[in-house]
Amino acid sequence: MNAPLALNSVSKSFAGKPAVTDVSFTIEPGQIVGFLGPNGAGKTTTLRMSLGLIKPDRGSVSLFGKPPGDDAFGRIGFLPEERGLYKKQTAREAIAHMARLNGVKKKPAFVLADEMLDKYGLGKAKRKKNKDMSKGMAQKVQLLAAIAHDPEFHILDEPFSGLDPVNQQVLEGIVREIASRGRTIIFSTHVMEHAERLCDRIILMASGEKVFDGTTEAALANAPRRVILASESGGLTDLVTPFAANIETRANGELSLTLKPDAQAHDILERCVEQSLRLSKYEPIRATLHEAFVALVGDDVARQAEDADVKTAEIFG
Ligand SMILES: Nc1ncnc2c1ncn2[C@@H]1O[C@H](COP(=O)(O)OP(=O)(O)OP(=O)(O)O)[C@@H](O)[C@H]1O
Repeated sequence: MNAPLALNSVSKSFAGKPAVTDVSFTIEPGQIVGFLGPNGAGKTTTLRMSLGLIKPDRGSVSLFGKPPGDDAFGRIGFLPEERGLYKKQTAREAIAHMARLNGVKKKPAFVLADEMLDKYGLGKAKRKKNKDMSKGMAQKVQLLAAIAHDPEFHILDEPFSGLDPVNQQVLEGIVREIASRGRTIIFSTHVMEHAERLCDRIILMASGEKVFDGTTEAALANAPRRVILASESGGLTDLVTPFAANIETRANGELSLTLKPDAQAHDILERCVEQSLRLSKYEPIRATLHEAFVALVGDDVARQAEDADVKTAEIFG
């Protein structure tokens, strides 16, 4: 079976400014892949090149083994970053319309639209016009429109952006449900937590380049490992210093210790037992993907990325 998507060294510049540089990856059937990176990292440009909506300056794209084109008709569901539904269409018309564009006949398209709206809790909104819907509702309808024809491969650009936490959870449920039917999914996001919860694999972009491609666990292995410790007796700092790359003392007296690469949190516990030092707190901290991202790209790039995110939040707040 041909891979749903393969990118081979694709690059794209806009007005001489690189947006994507030498990116390669292959998405295998049945994978659920998080395409991560801050605003401006090159995710949307890469997804547009994947679909053939824009041509790479260099490199090649293959969709189901062929260059993007008519051969992939009906096999892909695409949720673009720009949201938009025809204002006067109702929810069921919008979904049926997209399903028809993807090859479903008129009557079954409306049956499908009604079924999907019922299934995902929007049954009452079937005849509601898009102009009268809340932003979250319109976004869910647009997603259902993109996936109604039950494509093999889903390309979702920032599906979670602009949704409140409850609707984000609903959408995570939809993504899980699609994946449970063996479909292939790549979704972009700059919010790492969605990928942590949903993905087998993550591809991390920064400044137009792919900086990581692997499992979530492998990405997390790049993050600093920390342990929070406290003891009523003295001598804790001296005892843990050999295991620590860094120790911060918190205002409440607890130590936040970053482990050396070869040290393990349980080594500390064992040493404390050996030395009869009683711990009142021992809390290994699970690293976040954000920390892994900072470790992978370095502080400077991560800070630029955060600044870009803040600007976006200010603009689109
Ligand atoms: N059509 C375009 N014309 C000019 N510059 C563009 C165009 N599309 C993207 N860019 C630039 O390319 C870079 C990568 O943008 P892209 O939209 O691919 O990033 P992204 O990771 O999807 O971020 P976001 O989440 O903000 O969309 C940015 O610097 C952006 O300004």
